[in-house]
Amino acid sequence: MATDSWAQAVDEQEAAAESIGSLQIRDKPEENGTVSNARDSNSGAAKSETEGETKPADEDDNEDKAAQSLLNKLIRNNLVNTTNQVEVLQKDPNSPLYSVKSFEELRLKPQLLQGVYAMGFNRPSKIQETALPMMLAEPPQNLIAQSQSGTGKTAAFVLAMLSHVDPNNKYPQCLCVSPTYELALQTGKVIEQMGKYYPEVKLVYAIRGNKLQRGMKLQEQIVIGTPGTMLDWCSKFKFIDPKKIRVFVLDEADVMIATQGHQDQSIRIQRMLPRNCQMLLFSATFEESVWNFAQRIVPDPNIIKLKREEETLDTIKQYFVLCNSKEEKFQALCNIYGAITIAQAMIFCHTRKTAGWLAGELSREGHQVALLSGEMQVEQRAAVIERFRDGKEKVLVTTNVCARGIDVEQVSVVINFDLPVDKDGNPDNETYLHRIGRTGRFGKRGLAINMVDSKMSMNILNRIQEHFNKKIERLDTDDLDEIEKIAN
Ligand SMILES: Nc1ncnc2c1ncn2[C@@H]1O[C@H](COP(=O)(O)OP(=O)(O)OP(=O)(O)O)[C@@H](O)[C@H]1O
Repeated sequence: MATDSWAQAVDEQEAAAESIGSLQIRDKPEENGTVSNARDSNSGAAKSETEGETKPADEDDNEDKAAQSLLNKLIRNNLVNTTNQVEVLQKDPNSPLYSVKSFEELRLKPQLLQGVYAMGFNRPSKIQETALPMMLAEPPQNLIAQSQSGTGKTAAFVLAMLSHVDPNNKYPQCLCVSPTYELALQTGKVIEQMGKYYPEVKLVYAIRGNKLQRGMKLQEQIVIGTPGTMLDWCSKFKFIDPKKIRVFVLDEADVMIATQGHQDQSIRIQRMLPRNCQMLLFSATFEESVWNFAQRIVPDPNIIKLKREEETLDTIKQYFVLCNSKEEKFQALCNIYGAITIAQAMIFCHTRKTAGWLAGELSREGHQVALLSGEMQVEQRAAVIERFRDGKEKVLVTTNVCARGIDVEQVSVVINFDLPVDKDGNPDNETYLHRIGRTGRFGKRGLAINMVDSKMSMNILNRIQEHFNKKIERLDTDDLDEIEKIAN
């Protein structure tokens, strides 16, 4: 890219992103034969069913949550490593607690075991070890499970749904509710993959845009969709007989409750289901509001929690550079690049404008730059991250908002071109830890450099130091010898 113009590079990136984006989403529903016009909007951003109504003030945040979740799903291709133990709270503490170390122990239908292995799963993940035996037990048990994104929850409940349906019965037996259309499609894909050798089981998407003829009865055994449409299909249109449902799954409860109306709709669906229907609820986080909702959806639950791996600053060398303007910050960055070899770096800016400007400047200097920008659709962002992960670009410039919550694997250097602050201009310590944490993973030493360009940002930096009780050393970027030392 050194010789190409920046504009051309961006065009290329976006073109690649678009083609990948369309691969991810389009066409898939039609394969099931039941969905038409599923994509009723040209935006790939995660949308909620309350769309079109007056947007509440925090709507952006809610869309953000769903978009983040989708982005993480799109860029993830394997399990998140975790060594934390699961915490289990059983409904009946006297009943023995089973956990399995292999999929064979679960006595799955051979077609499903074949599907599991075809997906490349060799053994159950940490949460699956305990959750699967509980979900597959007879009589079925209710479960509330919480673990961070990427730990194998979706795969677990998909396996449970596929195990519980009877393909000879041509009516819906499992309902799975997701917060957005795009998230529902992602889960649908997992059902298709895992059920590849079990084609008698059919799936249908209860999403806006999938218009069915009045009076018809669904024949598919699994229905996956968003709460509003699912509720309409159960009550108003009666496409589904809720009394015949044996498994009810509520996925991404934390994202779900962030969207107005979803909570009520989900509860209304739940009330129509038979008493002996198995209720399963999954969430990446477990704040009070999620917990209250979970208890209303899942009576007499077993509870499984997997704590998040603690991020620490112990293995990360932190520095700050004192500058007077963004141009000086850019020069300092060039000096750092001139003095040490940086395999891959992530650079965080406060605004889209700064991010765009910086990406342009870096590109002019001959760097291979990827830019994550707020106006990009989720699929495009996923494609940019994937290119960066594949090493096609060595520098990823991004804004706060874009990078919030995403899990990009290890990078060697993190640069805060602007320090993270919250809405009120206070230091955002959590974001700082999360950003920096990307560099010091798995015992390797990481490097983090903070750019300070005003009294205010110096104050933010001092408060971050105090918060973590960790000294951030000053780095003189005019002194090449000094910069070289930080790399050792
Ligand atoms: N037992 C397993 N062995 C290997 N890979 C697995 C296993 N279970 C799941 N995976 C893979 O790990 C990734 C994360 O799994 P999954 O999507 O089920 O996690 P999740 O907790 O539901 O996360 P999210 O909510 O972000 O989707 C997926 O790529 C999935 O295919």
